[in-house]
Amino acid sequence: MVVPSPTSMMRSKKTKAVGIPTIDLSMERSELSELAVKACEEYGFFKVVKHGVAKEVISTLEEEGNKFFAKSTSEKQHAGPATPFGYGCRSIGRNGDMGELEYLLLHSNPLSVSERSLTISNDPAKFSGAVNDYIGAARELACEILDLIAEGLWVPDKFALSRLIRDVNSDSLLRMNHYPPKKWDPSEVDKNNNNNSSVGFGEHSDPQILTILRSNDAEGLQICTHDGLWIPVPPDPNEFFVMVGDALQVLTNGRLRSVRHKALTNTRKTRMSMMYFGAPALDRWIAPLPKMVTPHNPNQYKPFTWSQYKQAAYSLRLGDSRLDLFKANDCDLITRSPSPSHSLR
Ligand SMILES: C=C1C[C@]23C[C@@]1(O)CC[C@H]2[C@@]12CC[C@H](O)[C@@](C)(C(=O)O1)[C@H]2[C@@H]3C(=O)O
Ligand SMILES: O=C(O)CCC(=O)C(=O)O
Ligand SMILES: [Fe+2]
Repeated sequence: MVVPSPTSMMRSKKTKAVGIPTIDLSMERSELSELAVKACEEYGFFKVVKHGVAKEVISTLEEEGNKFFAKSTSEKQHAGPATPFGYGCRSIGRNGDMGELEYLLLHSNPLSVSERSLTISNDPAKFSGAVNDYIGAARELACEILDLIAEGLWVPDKFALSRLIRDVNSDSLLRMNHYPPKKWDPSEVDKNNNNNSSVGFGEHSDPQILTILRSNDAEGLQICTHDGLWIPVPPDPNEFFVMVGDALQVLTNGRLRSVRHKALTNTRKTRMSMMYFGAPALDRWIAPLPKMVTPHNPNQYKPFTWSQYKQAAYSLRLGDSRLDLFKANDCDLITRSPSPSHSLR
């Protein structure tokens, strides 16, 4: 399953040469569910190939994204500021985080997409069509992966996870990040002769359940292993990368851990990435699935609604460990299922 790739073999002082787990979705189901759980346990991250998403769905959104980011600054600003939705440039969130990027952040609700499209595109129907098609395909992929994970964890209700993001009131998001190439600055070349890439999007974990990421062929994404080493992820425009988010960590009572990641800028190419963040509805209670709570692994988290978790995320900085706020106290660490009002169907 772990396939080393030539690009990932380039070492620098702080990164490790390691392969990225890769899962071929055309494989046999029982094998797939085991591999998906293993990759999520070991890395909280994997690449999916043979995913079945039509190339046209990806390329159409990519074209729409390129058209938008090619506009003049003042035109793009009609779609901003991102509070949190709309066009943003450099500023990330509300608490002073900055990155070397510009972006579009959209809610996945089709009504919200069509309203936003009016300020984003000269052909709003085309733009919203491209976004809705992409969101639909990314959601299907995320649901398929969540069903595999539920199966691999022997959760009795195998749709318990995917149901959360299939909800019509799901708070899932779509983000398009655009990182212009960083100008060459010889003074920034360090003594190991590493190039002058800098942080495009700082280290963090995604708060949601599952992230489906796709980028063009520009490098930049790095993930952090459980032992604190950073691994560069070679880009692959035809495939998707899957990341475990904080909410899935809670739902699995810490068995799957959300992956910390970041994006560096690139000296040569413009990077454009598209992320679908699969999230529950705002009023949904999030707590470990009963199957994941055992005498060996008592309930690790206090129940919270997705809205409460988002509020906590937005009150903190990008890199903060917001899950710490929801850790069960020692006296809560008893083996029990969540109370009925908090339990997931
Ligand atoms: C600094 C922040 C930006 C962010 C909200 C937050 O306060 C902390 C989490 C950030 C993050 C990371 C993943 C996604 O890109 C994002 C949209 C999300 O849901 O959480 C961003 C938020 C954002 O950029 O608005
Ligand atoms: O742009 C990327 O490759 C990663 C961005 C990211 O992690 C995010 O937007 O949450
Ligand atoms: Fe992220």
